[in-house]
Amino acid sequence: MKRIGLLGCGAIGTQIALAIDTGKIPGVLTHIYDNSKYAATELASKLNNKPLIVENSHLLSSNPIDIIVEAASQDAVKDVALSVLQNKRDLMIMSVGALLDESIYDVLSDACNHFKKTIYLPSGAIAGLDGLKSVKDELESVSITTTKHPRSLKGAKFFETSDINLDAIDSSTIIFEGTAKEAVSMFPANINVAALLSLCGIGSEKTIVKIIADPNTDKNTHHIEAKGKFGKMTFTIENFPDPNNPKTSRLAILSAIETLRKYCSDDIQIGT
Ligand SMILES: NC(=O)C1=CN([C@@H]2O[C@H](COP(=O)(O)OP(=O)(O)OC[C@H]3O[C@@H](n4cnc5c(N)ncnc54)[C@H](OP(=O)(O)O)[C@@H]3O)[C@@H](O)[C@H]2O)C=CC1
Ligand SMILES: O=C([O-])CC(=O)C(=O)O
Repeated sequence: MKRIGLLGCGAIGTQIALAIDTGKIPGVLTHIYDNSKYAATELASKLNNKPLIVENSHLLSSNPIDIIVEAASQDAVKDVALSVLQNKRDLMIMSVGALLDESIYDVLSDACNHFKKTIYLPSGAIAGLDGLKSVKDELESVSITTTKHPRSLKGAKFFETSDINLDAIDSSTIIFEGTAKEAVSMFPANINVAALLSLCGIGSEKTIVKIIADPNTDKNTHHIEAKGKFGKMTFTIENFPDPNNPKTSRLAILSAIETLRKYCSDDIQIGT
């Protein structure tokens, strides 16, 4: 059985750990870490098979583990990703925005090659990446419009320098339009999906992002349009937010669980 280490014990990390504990993912959760000792302890208390809570994130990969699952933050990826690969562990990343920094992407890609290890990026809160990958060389434009309730956008770095008051928004309002690169840096916990699209498609300087705050929605909706010589693809994903973290969609959690289940299983693999 694959041995799994978990970095981040919030909305996504908790559901992944429960999926391992109940046998949905055929692996063993051996070690966990979170900035918040309380979050790690709370999570461990919910599990029948108790993982060890380590004292810092680097101790996850120094233990005999097959894969580290990151479900924490872009900073966590920047801090530990290289050492995970150097310790010859695979890595699954949810905070994909961290990879839009080309120097980080290149270093990690080289390290995967050098240490013969793999980084897995689940499709997260969107669908359609299989098709996008296939038409990559024929793509001319890719855009994503994300609509969330204002409470799901709270705390983003964008609002430190913007006059927009989320509490005053009473109808659907465009709050950001720009490149995926800008979006991911301004909304690091909201638009990792734009990083996924960029990495699969035409890059973060050409992928266009619009973010809408809508006080009348109860969903996190992502509308994607991709055009090129192959034709046109559109995907609309209307996600229910996780009750513990409204920024994060239920689909992101299920996608992480499915990616890890596949990693831990010897099975028929479906899809691109
Ligand atoms: N790829 C995708 O489609 C999606 C990606 N995401 C991303 O996945 C990540 C996890 O999401 P989610 O579980 O909802 O987030 P949560 O905020 O619910 O949980 C994250 C946990 O990780 C902890 N944490 C943050 N930084 C670090 C660090 N450097 N080292 C250790 N622990 C850390 C947080 O603690 P504290 O709060 O104390 O910092 C918190 O307990 C986020 O970055 C999110 O943006 C989310 C949805 C979709
Ligand atoms: O879960 C979502 O809908 C999207 C999200 O937070 C992200 O991409 O970071």
